[in-house]
Amino acid sequence: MVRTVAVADPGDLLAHLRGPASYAWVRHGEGMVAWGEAARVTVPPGPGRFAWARDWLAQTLGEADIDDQVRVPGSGPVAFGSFTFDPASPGSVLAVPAAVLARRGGRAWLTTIGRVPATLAPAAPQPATAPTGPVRYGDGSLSAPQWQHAVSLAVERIRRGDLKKVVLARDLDAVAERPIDLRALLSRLTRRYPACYTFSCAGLVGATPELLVRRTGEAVESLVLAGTTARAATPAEDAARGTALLSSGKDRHEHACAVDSVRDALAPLCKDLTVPAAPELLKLSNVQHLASPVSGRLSESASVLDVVAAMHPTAAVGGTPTGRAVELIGRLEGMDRGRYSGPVGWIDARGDGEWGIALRCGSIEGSHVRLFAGCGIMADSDPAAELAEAQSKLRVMQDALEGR
Ligand SMILES: C=C(O[C@@H]1C=C(C(=O)O)C=C[C@H]1O)C(=O)O
Repeated sequence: MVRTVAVADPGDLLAHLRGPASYAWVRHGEGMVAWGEAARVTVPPGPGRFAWARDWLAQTLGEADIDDQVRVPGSGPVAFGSFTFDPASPGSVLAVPAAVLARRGGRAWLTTIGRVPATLAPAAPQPATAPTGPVRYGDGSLSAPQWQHAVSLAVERIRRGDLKKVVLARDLDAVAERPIDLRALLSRLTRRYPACYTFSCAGLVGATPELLVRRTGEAVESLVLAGTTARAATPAEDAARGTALLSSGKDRHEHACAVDSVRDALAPLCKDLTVPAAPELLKLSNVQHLASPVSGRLSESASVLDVVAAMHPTAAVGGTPTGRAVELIGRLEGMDRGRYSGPVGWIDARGDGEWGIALRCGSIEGSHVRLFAGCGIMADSDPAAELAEAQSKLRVMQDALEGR
């Protein structure tokens, strides 16, 4: 039995998380947190994995007896999911939590499955600053100089005309002195990055600024990001950096590749699609990005997972053209990205949902975390500047792990 009831404003959503299986999708204090597992499945690798996931969900939820008193996107049963970047890699997960607490637009609701009581027990108190121990870091598959060398090889390939853009990522191993306190980590991410989607799904945790797709009925929205510069210490310098980013030929071209990939993926599914003529600036506390909000209306009914299947991987995380870029990523990065840069989000029984691209994130196992960050490489990329950019993206998780 699945039951959704309206509840009074729960305050801080994250403060309600409990238990080892904790799921979250929170932005500007809205979204959902969830705990427990009524069902969970490892999605088999392969090109049809999104369709497989959609069908598994239809079957799993199709058998449920649903009493939904709220009836909005995200009410009723919900599944959280996280997919690997590479369709051939194992580790994609879909889970239906036993309890989901959500808030959007002044309404809050609680969904429970099975024997979990359909009332909200008082949240367990959370220490204001959960203590963290020191964190030790080690290189992942490539050291910083090796990664810079990989960037220069990619630049050569692009200059030869083999491809236009490739996104190269690196990983970093972090070991904390104590097991990671997930709730405290998520709280720090939401505090520092309120405009990002702070997510937690089966051990993958982060705060991504990039919305792959939100589907609400026939409406779809996406926020395309590509092109990055650092924040500066003074407002004047910061504004100057932003202006320089907006007028940088290299970054505008890099951004256009990402926008084109989203347009090409969405156009066949949509009866109308609005793509801004020029990007705007998105300022986060670590970096500023070029951003293009894209919106459209689906021409035929398609679940959010069908739209995700058509979009992934966009050129924000793969490159242009996609096939050549993905092949070069496999050759130069020397690692399996796992679920980093794959789709992460939630879907309800109507097929509505929100999926981000899993950036600024880490994969947690006990006190070990594997962190990732990448950058779009173009013909005129400077390897040292790309390394600095990757490092400022890694800082998101490093700061949260270290208690900042
Ligand atoms: C690949 C990442 O970010 C992507 C790459 C960007 C860039 O190169 O400018 C900007 C935003 C993201 O689309 C990452 O954060 O790991």
